[in-house]
Amino acid sequence: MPYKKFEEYNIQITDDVRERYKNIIKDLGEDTERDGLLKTPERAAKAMQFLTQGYHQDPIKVLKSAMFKESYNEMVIVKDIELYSLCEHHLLPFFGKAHIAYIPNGHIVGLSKLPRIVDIFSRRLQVQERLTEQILDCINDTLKPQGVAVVIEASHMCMMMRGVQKQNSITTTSGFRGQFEKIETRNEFLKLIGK
Ligand SMILES: Nc1nc2c(ncn2[C@@H]2O[C@H](COP(=O)(O)OP(=O)(O)OP(=O)(O)O)[C@@H](O)[C@H]2O)c(=O)[nH]1
Ligand SMILES: [Zn+2]
Repeated sequence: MPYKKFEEYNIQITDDVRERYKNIIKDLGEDTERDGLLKTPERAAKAMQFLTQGYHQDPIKVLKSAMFKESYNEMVIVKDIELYSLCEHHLLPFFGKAHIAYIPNGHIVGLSKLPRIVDIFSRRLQVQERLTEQILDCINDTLKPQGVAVVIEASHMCMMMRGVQKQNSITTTSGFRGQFEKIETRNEFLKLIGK
């Protein structure tokens, strides 16, 4: 299966991470035996496995599972794909939207597969720049389109809740391959996503 459902928590990892979370919560000054916190280490262990499930999923398989021969060769855009990831420096969320476009070269891809690969790469410890490149390269190398473009706009909790504490800054990253390296094609895409 290219992507597993997430009822399947690994028992060994859940046990190990639960015990570590218990110690972390104690170290932070809390009482892990009080009612509200009794199950918290286990919940947190499961939540972190959910949020990093992308390590066990294969984005190339996902794309290959729905590629269809088709002669359509205009731009295909899926915009406003919500994403939630974890910053690899602080283990705090960053979240926002991805916009993806490609120009087919003999094959189109099942539309839902684009958000699926966004999820697979987002559910890992990331920086926004690498996330952008990984999505771009995965589509480019697997679908081999005439061109592909990815724009990500995200807010980083590590810049909001702590650190510089800036509530309104949005970070934009982008990458372009093939036809999108041409300024007219790139501008058409940016116009269509409202940028
Ligand atoms: N380039 C990039 N930086 C990120 C991303 N997520 C978080 N960061 C930054 O990673 C940097 C880590 O810098 P450090 O100085 O080691 O960490 P820090 O002392 O916690 O820094 P402050 O956040 O400035 O308090 C910070 O500047 C974060 O804003 C990301 O996706 N891309
Ligand atoms: Zn961070």
